[in-house]
Amino acid sequence: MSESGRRGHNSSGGRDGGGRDNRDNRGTRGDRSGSKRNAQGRERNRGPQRGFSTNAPSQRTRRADPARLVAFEVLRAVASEDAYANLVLPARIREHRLDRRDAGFATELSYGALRGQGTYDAILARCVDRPLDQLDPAILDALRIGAHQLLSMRVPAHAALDQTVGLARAVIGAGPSALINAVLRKVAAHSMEEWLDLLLDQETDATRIAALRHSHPEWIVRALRQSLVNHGRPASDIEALLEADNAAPVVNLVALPGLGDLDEALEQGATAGELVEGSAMSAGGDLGRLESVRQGTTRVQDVGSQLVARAVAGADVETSADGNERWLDLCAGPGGKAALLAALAHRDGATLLANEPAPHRAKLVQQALSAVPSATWSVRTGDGREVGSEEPESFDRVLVDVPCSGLGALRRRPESRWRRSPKDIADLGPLQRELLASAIDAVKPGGVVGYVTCSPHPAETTAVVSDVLAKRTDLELLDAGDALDRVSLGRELGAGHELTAQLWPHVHQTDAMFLALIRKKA
Ligand SMILES: C[S@@+](CC[C@H](N)C(=O)[O-])C[C@H]1O[C@@H](n2cnc3c(N)ncnc32)[C@H](O)[C@@H]1O
Repeated sequence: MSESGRRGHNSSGGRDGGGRDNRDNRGTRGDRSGSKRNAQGRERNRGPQRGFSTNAPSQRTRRADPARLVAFEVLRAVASEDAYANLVLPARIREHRLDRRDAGFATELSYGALRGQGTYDAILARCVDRPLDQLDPAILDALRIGAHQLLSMRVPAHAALDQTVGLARAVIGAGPSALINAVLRKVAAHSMEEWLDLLLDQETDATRIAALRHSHPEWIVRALRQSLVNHGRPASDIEALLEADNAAPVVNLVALPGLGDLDEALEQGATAGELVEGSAMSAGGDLGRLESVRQGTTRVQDVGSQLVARAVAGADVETSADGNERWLDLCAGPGGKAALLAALAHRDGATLLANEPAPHRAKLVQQALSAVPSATWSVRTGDGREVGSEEPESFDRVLVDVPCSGLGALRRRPESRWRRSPKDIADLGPLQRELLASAIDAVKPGGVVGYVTCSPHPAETTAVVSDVLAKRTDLELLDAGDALDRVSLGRELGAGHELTAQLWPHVHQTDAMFLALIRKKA
């Protein structure tokens, strides 16, 4: 695991709390003599030197610390209800009325335990006398929470142990808590680096090493390495990319052009974004308190999404001048890019049709667009594959941000790497091709289609584009890397490769968004 597992988050995913359990002024590793630092100057866990509580078990904590309880509930909901951590966590934080510091701690603990699950399970398997799948799943989740505190957070070992055992005693039972106590003591006997050395002792396979070290499934390590090479980056970037997947993503804001501003956010400590106009990096905290966020004129949005939406809005079209431009967002839910596109359309005198088949997501699109004057946009609830035949050659610009594996946004969805499988990618291929074909049918001659995924996987990106292009003679690729540079704040992003473009978390600090710009010849 990288140091990133130690970074804090706040309830909105921002950095806060620092992953340090100093909520009771408890010491940190830095306070202990002889602490050792890794190559980056960060302290490494010194497992064997730790002191544990000298209290008798009967005197130890019997109550569940609310922040740890929230993390435990999040892991339980993810495992047993197929829940998404980023949706469950804010609700649990509100329910348990955690203050900002505890919310940061609960976020770091739940996200870190979920991301690190692959590595922690390999360690736990060495400390438990039976296969992990024979453990009660609640016990396994408590062990993962304990392991994350002991191995990747700056929580004193005695606090990690006592509090996790107290949580287990309160919510699972006295018997399991004794097992958890015994297992976590074994975990605490080594630091993370020592555990990795033990686990990887005889291992020579580079993929297995990277998978264990950075807690990713092996197939994803292989897929991401192949993606890097496919998009013109060296395979050796893989370590940095996997590390970036384990880091808490910065929360970015966008001020809808002409409608919102960032003044309030900047006053509250946000910093102006360096990659794209009208963006800022949040300072954390409850963004819902900002008036502009409440009004929807300032929104939380990854910078990669902002860049690709702006690139589509700014691409050179050669459609015949027959009045105001019509824009289409074919896969709009939940409406992030649609809101930015609608604001840009409003500024440019264009209109936007936002399409989304899932009714509850179409409602979210409606809400996202409500900050933009309603004459600019409309929402269609239906299958995007039908729009091309229903409204052929009708739009000047089309964004088709297809359903994808999300391999480019693993840092935002801590559990998703364990849920995805190669089959998902194969299954999505036909839909992605049909949606792109429909987008191309819907665009006017001279108009531009922006094909976007939040996955860098070749099967979802370049293979889809080249298959669809191979079937027609009236299409040409525009230089998407150049288009991104033109909407970035004077910086060469270096995202382009053979006319398509790929952003990366470890290079651009964005989600790994892919963009191809396809023009239908006039
Ligand atoms: C990657 S998300 C789009 C994200 C969105 N552009 C944003 O920025 O918020 C893909 C969307 O495509 C929708 N979708 C799934 N099947 C579709 C179809 N047949 N036609 C159109 N959209 C579809 C999904 O419901 C999902 O909302």
